[in-house]
Amino acid sequence: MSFELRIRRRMPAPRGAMGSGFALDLDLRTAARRLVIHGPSGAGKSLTLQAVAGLLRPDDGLIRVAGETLFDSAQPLDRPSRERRLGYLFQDYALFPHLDVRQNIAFGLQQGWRNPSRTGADERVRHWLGLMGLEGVASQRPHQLSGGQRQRTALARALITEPRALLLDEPFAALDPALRERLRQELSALLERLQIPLLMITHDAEDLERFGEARVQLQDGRVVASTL
Ligand SMILES: Nc1ncnc2c1ncn2[C@@H]1O[C@H](COP(=O)(O)OP(=O)(O)OP(=O)(O)O)[C@@H](O)[C@H]1O
Repeated sequence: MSFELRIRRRMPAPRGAMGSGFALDLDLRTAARRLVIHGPSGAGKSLTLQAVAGLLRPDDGLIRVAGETLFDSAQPLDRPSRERRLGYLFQDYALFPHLDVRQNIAFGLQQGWRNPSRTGADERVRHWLGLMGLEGVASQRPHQLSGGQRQRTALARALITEPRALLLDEPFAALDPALRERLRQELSALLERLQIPLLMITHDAEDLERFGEARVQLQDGRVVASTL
């Protein structure tokens, strides 16, 4: 199985707001290597991704990725986020503005919060700079990069740790259509090469078409349609 997700989590309504809050309640498993979760705004897609990444603790359930149990309320087991070995790409890429491209990528390899050294060109960083076509901009900071270069830097930072799976949150939303198409192709080729499972959440019908080997539609925290 690539993904086995049974997640129940209640989010309280903000203080002063009407209603009883939001309830995420999903149950799915798939052997497909590429799973896309889609649905309207507020459906619970980000909460699901956060739970898989270990950033949101389910009230109960089971989270298994690539055969490895990451959370199981029955045992109980809750592997800390940093031990889950997942490559997590946020929608805005969350690059460090004060670090250049090489340092941002190297950060994936760092244990603590020390600044990765500017020299000492690590073999793996060089490998990923090359793979992503970023050698020419290795010394530039995020604000000096194009959208595509920023996205490739963030992908390299996520992948350099050799994660067991890749989690992507609306990965192409910030890009113009031509670049979006090119990066879709690059990501597809990369996944083919790395052979790791992908969990993507998106609003984009084209993402769903291209990456949705398995598809789950969420609404109000529940699965309303799926092809698994
Ligand atoms: N920290 C929180 N506390 C309380 N409620 C929350 C919290 N985070 C999210 N929610 C609620 O949970 C619901 C689902 O949010 P979520 O971010 O998962 O939606 P989404 O499907 O990712 O939407 P979008 O596509 O707009 O990003 C929303 O109603 C939101 O208000």
